[in-house]
Amino acid sequence: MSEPLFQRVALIGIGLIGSSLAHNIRARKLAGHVAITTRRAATLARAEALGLGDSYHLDASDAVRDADLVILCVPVGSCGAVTKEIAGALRPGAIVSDVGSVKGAIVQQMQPHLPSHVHFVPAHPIAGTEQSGPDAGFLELFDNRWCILTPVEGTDEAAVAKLRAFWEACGSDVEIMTPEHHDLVLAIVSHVPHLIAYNIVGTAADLETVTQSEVVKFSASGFRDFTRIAASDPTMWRDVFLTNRDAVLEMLARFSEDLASLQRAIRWGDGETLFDLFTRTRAIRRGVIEAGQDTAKPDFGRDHSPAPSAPPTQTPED
Ligand SMILES: NC(=O)C1=CN([C@@H]2O[C@H](COP(=O)(O)OP(=O)(O)OC[C@H]3O[C@@H](n4cnc5c(N)ncnc54)[C@H](O)[C@@H]3O)[C@@H](O)[C@H]2O)C=CC1
Ligand SMILES: O=C(O)C(=O)Cc1ccc(O)cc1
Repeated sequence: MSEPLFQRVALIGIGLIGSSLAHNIRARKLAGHVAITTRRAATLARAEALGLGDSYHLDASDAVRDADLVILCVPVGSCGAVTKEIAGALRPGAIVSDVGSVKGAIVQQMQPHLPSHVHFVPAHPIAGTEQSGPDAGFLELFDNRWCILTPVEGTDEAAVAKLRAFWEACGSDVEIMTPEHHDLVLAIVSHVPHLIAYNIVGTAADLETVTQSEVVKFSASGFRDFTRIAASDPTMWRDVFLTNRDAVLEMLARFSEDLASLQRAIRWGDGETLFDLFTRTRAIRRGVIEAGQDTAKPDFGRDHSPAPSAPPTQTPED
């Protein structure tokens, strides 16, 4: 039998992403030992009841001691404090990584606390759901999803290659980019869409002339999808918007301009402008499906969109 990739992996935070990683590490035998630590005793007890690890620690330093891979799976805004707490216990040569949805802030918050004898390789799996907590994780979460690594210049290449091998073993395709570029891309494909969902569901909830039960009763699939996204974890998403402020504001400014021009087209009965945009956007949807990046997989049991093999000449909404 071949050796596992790592001897001891420490997972800090055991919510959706941490527990999905635990399932992967165990099922695919990626480590000899999985040490789990989280802030709250009740969450740790739940992780233990689910059998997610080999050892369970309320003190994060105990979990990371002797670990050759440490992954922070906590909200972005907590990563700096957690790194400061564990820094003194990190073993020389350890790879320290994270899964945060924002990367520039992660580098800024974590790097100053890290000793020079560890390898810091930030990571972001572009895979998730609106659920949180240790019960939410599942083995297939990262299958055929992207995982973006954002090592800073000068990072040990062997460490990057080893973390790449880890994510590939979890089923992901890996791409490397700078933290700054990551944050711009994610602002438009993930962060602004979540903000729009939070906003539209909030707007519907505040309407005086339409009751909340009517919103629930008559929500067509478009609104239903927004309600799923707007059910995502408030702490996690607060931190995303506070830490990716500049990129989100830049993309929101462009979004608002484009929205204003649609508003104008509707006001002036300019059907051509509407039709042209809707034709261009339909082509993008086909590209997403052909690339196999339709995250709304029926096997997640939350959505009934057709699988990526849908016929390319018809959008699923046709
Ligand atoms: N939810 C999603 O769809 C995705 C989330 N991410 C990123 O993954 C990270 C974790 O997100 P989820 O697993 O969804 O969150 P979650 O809310 O399911 O789990 C977070 C875990 O961290 C623990 N925690 C929070 N603050 C802590 C602290 N200061 N010290 C120790 N433990 C602490 C919580 O008790 C919980 O166990 C976030 O940075 C998020 O941006 C990345 C990709 C997808
Ligand atoms: O549930 C969804 O639709 C998501 O968009 C999941 C998600 C949330 C945050 C990320 O940083 C990456 C993926």
